[in-house]
Amino acid sequence: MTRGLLIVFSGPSGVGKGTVRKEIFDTPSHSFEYSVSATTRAKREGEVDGVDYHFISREEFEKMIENGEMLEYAEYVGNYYGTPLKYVNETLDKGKDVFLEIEVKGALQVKEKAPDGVFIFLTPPDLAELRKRITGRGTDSPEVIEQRMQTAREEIEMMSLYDYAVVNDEVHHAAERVKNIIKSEHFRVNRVIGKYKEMLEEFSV
Ligand SMILES: Nc1ncnc2c1ncn2[C@@H]1O[C@H](COP(=O)(O)OP(=O)(O)OP(=O)(O)O)[C@@H](O)[C@H]1O
Ligand SMILES: Nc1nc2c(ncn2[C@@H]2O[C@H](COP(=O)(O)O)[C@@H](O)[C@H]2O)c(=O)[nH]1
Repeated sequence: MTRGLLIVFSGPSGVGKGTVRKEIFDTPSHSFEYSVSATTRAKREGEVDGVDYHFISREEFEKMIENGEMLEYAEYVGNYYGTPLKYVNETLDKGKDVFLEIEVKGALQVKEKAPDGVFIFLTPPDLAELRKRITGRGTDSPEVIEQRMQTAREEIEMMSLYDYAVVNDEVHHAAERVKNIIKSEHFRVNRVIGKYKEMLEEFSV
């Protein structure tokens, strides 16, 4: 069976990754499985354990790192965030596509380990709009907003390491662009060729 496609959706905090991802999953062009990250940050109002994140302690997170159970992880504004490896591997092995929504340091770790993934960077129309979105969300203190803005500047400089950049000017348009990228990635020759190899082996005499 052809392995699923690993989709890494990344970009600065507050750019709208979660909002665009929700639109993609609500209006799918085909099925993806969302990888729920682990984090040590406190749960926000309305967030559900196991759905938005696996909320775990620092000790539990560090044990997972030690045991090699994270595909990638990063410390971001004082908290750990990471992708549990087991779910990703098992799902890809079933031939299903896996969608990761992660920050830039983590995405670059994934690129080292799985360069055949699709790396998509979601950008804001400009930095003033990014600040407006982070502030408008109302989830962060002024100090944390400054830290997120500083990190965003550094992250935008890393955009060239990605395969695609998508501007999140309007949610529906950004989601359509991402879906189109994923659709066309399925037709890359090095993915399609796997199926033909299997077929040729089956019919070889
Ligand atoms: N295209 C858009 N136009 C205007 N506002 C937007 C747009 N996309 C997202 N937003 C708003 O920006 C804010 C941040 O969005 P969201 O929480 O999805 O960002 P994020 O990148 O997932 O953040 P984080 O990485 O910190 O979780 C939300 O209030 C959201 O409604
Ligand atoms: N490297 C990783 N980054 C992740 C992961 N899950 C989420 N994130 C990113 O962290 C920041 C902050 O998130 P918030 O929920 O506190 O606003 C944001 O950029 C997320 O995309 C992960 O597993 N690994």
